[in-house]
Parts: sequence; structure tokens; C-alpha cells
Amino acid sequence: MFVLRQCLTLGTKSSIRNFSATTNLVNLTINEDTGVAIMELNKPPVNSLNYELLEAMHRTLVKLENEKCPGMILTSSSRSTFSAGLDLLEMYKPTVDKARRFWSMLQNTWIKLYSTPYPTVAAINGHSPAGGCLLAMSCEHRIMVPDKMIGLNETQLGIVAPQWFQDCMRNIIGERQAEKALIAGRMFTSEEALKIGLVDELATDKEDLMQKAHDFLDEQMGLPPLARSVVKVGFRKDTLSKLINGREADIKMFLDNVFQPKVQESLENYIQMLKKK
Ligand SMILES: CCCCC/C=C\CCCC/C=C/C(=O)SCCNC(=O)CCNC(=O)[C@H](O)C(C)(C)COP(=O)(O)OP(=O)(O)OC[C@H]1O[C@@H](n2cnc3c(N)ncnc32)[C@H](O)[C@@H]1OP(=O)(O)O
Repeated sequence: MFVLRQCLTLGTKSSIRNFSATTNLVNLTINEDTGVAIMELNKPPVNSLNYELLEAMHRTLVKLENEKCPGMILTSSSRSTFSAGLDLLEMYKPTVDKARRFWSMLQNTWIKLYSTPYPTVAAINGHSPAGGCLLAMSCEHRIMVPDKMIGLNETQLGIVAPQWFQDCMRNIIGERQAEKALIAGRMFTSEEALKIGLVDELATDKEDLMQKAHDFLDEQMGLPPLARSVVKVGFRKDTLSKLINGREADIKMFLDNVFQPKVQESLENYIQMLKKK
């Protein structure tokens, strides 16, 4: 039985089920029998990742880890989009402080999500460009509904996916496919993504998607958790350490790029284009 409870303060596993009480940017549902968490991104219309959404995700991930969550499904409340990636408005004419705070929270959230000891599965129920693809790639398993698009499209926007975005892709689809996809900023249909291994399974609809996500977690939760998590983090440690040891340099890269007049011009045009659609 799934129980969703609104709450105002953080508390024990049995009493707290929604951590974004003031904004509801993240809906958290926990199965009281199995402990499985469903983290649903809920920033309409397209779950663009602004500071507040990233912070709500980070807070939820910390809480789940502290409460020894046995498994988590990441999904979206939107019918069209899993996540539209980084919020373009966070990068358009920001102050230095705002840009730094934003990028630092993106790093925090990714580090937490990529390194969870418990199994994670992305139930990708919509489009998943750029930062949305990063979130999906940070989970251990990806299941996607048909006829949507996923990929790191940064090159097509005239920007460069940061090294850790690229590493995540390389770890999943291998050097050659990642190089081709990243150079082109290629977006894949669900079916193409399955073919190259960017997603692991396709689902027929949302119900099937969630069933398959639970099936994956059931299988993982049958394994000895400590051994499971040691192997997982072992596989991910090089990618994680690169960012953890280079956080300041990565922030500097972002700040150096985001304030370039050409980047601001591209951003403005892209935002206008999306609004006119
Ligand atoms: C980009 C420059 C960065 C410079 C910094 C330099 C380097 C650092 C590297 C940064 C790495 C960047 C990673 C990213 O994630 S960048 C974001 C990339 N995202 C996209 O390209 C996706 C853009 N969105 C879409 O393609 C579509 O919206 C969709 C996700 C396919 C959904 O389509 P649909 O359901 O038809 O919705 P709409 O297009 O009508 O959009 C609804 C409203 O949402 C606004 N929107 C969409 N995406 C974003 C976004 N990423 N950020 C903020 N707002 C977004 C859109 O404008 C509509 O607004 P409106 O209702 O006011 O018209």
C-alpha cells in the first residue's frame, strides 16, 4: 500500500513522506511494507532543474540515505517530460553568486544521486535532454516509455557537456558510442536509446514502467546490501573522485563559460525559441 503524507518537518521513516512541504517540488512516496521510495519530480511544466528543485532533490536524497532506504525510483509528474535539464533561466544573466550557488547545488545533488548505496532506477516517462539525461544516467537502471527523446544535446546548443556528464555517458554506452553521441549532441528516440544501451528496457505505458521499476528493485533488494553497494561505489569511484577533487575547477569552468557574451546570446535565442514554440 502506498501512502503519501504531507509534512512540515523532517522526522522518522514512518511519519515523513513529503520533504518539500513549502514548494512540493519533489513528491516522495514510500511503500510502508517494502520501504521502496518513489521520488517524483514535480516542477511543472517540464521539471527544469533550478536551484530550488535541485536543493529539494538533494535534501530528499540525504534523508533517504539516513533512513537506510532499500531502493528508490526516480520519475516525473509531467506527462511529456522526465526533466528538461538545467533551468536555462538560472544561467541567463545571473549574478556570479547566483551562478556559483546553482552549480554547486547541481554538483551536490549529482554526487548524492550517483553514489547512493541503495539501488536506484529511473522510470523515464518523458523527454530527457541534457541535465535530464544526466539524472537518468546517474541511476543504476533506466526504463523508458516509447516515442520520447533522451540524450546529451549540449553541443547542439553551442555549449559543452561538463566532463562528469560525459563520463556518465561513457560509463554506460562505452567510449565509441559516447564520443559520437557527445560530438553531435545527439538526442535518441527511446527505441534508439535501447539499442545502444543508454536505457535498459522500454515500457508500454506508465503502469508498465512502474511495474518494471519495482521488478528491478525487488531483484536488487534480494542481494546482500553491503556487498552490492561496495561493488557499485567501486565502479563509480573514479568518476565521482574526479568531480569531488575538482569541484572548484568545475565551478570555475562553468562561471568562465556562462558569462561569455556568445553563450548569453545563445541562451537568449534558445529561451525565445522555446517560448515561441
Ligand atoms: C545553455 C547555456 C549554458 C551555458 C553554460 C555553459 C556551460 C555549462 C554546461 C551546461 C550544461 C547544460 C545542461 C543543460 O541541461 S542545458 C538545458 C538543455 N535543455 C534542453 O535543451 C531542453 C529544452 N526544452 C525542450 O526541448 C522542450 O521544452 C521539452 C523538454 C522537449 C518539452 O517540450 P514541451 O512539452 O513541448 O514543452 P515546451 O517546449 O512548450 O516548454 C514548456 C515551457 O517550459 C520552458 N522550458 C523548457 N525547457 C526549459 C529549460 N531547460 N529551462 C527553462 N525553461 C524551459 C519553455 O520555455 C516553456 O515555457 P513557457 O511555458 O513560458 O513558454
